[in-house]
Amino acid sequence: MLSIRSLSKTYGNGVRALRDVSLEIPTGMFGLLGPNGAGKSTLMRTIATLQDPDSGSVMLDGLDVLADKQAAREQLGYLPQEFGVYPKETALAMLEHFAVLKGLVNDKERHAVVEALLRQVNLWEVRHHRLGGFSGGMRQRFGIAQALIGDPKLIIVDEPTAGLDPEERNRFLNLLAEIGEKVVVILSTHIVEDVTDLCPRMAIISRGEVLLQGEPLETIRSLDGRVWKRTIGKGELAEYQQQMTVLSTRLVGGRTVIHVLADSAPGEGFEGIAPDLEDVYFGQLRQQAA
Ligand SMILES: Nc1ncnc2c1ncn2[C@@H]1O[C@H](COP(=O)(O)OP(=O)(O)OP(=O)(O)O)[C@@H](O)[C@H]1O
Repeated sequence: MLSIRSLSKTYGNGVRALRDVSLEIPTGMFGLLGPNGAGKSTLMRTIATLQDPDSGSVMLDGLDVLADKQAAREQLGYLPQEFGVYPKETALAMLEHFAVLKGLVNDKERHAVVEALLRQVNLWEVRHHRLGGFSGGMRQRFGIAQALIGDPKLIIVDEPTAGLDPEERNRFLNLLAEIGEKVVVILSTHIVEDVTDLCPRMAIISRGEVLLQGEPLETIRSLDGRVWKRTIGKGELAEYQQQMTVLSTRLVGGRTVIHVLADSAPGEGFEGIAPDLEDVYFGQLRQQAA
């Protein structure tokens, strides 16, 4: 269990990236959902002991992460948003290198771990290929392999699916789901479907604040009977936005479809629909902006 208490961080330029952030994160996949600039990476880097907050604490199963960074690092796997690799190295050589850095100095033991990991992420067949030739999805799976070295209790994955095609994304999420059965995995993302598909628990964060945390299905249920849909004409959006709580607008076949939050039908032509996590997400962001 990871317990985050009252983390705050203001950067030198005055940006308040974290405001009194508290989260309880049990074993399993935990989705941290928020728009660009919400503070997700700041939070991930803080938990990963790469930067200090101004105040607050992070406890991992009784270990004070911020006070005992070295011990925390031994239990931690991190896939950062920008994961650089040496393009001319092969997957095998690079992972061996990471494993040495993680302290696996016994050759035989290390070779066995590296092989098992490359098999787990389905890159064993291409282990002699250079990383520079890997697709985005392959690179992310390689990133997960290096994060898994040393059997970490906590794995932090920062926006891993951006830029992956649907098949690669699926493959990657399946891999994370398998890992999430045994350890704490924090998945930071601005893609709502990543959380819907994968995470039994989640939090929504925006402008450095936690707006909501809980089970996605439960939060969706709280909107039952309150989300309405309508296709509107070009140029009508501003009017609807003035009169109603418009949660989201989507283009469907070139036409604008809006979702509106209201306790009863907000007007003619509206159809009640089953809410989804995107409605919860946009609803929370709207509420914060209001
Ligand atoms: N080193 C820094 N110095 C100053 N401001 C920063 C720094 N790092 C991040 N910020 C600012 O802090 C806020 C939170 O950024 P952060 O990268 O944590 O958000 P994010 O949710 O990860 O967003 P993104 O998805 O765009 O990476 C943003 O306004 C960002 O511009």
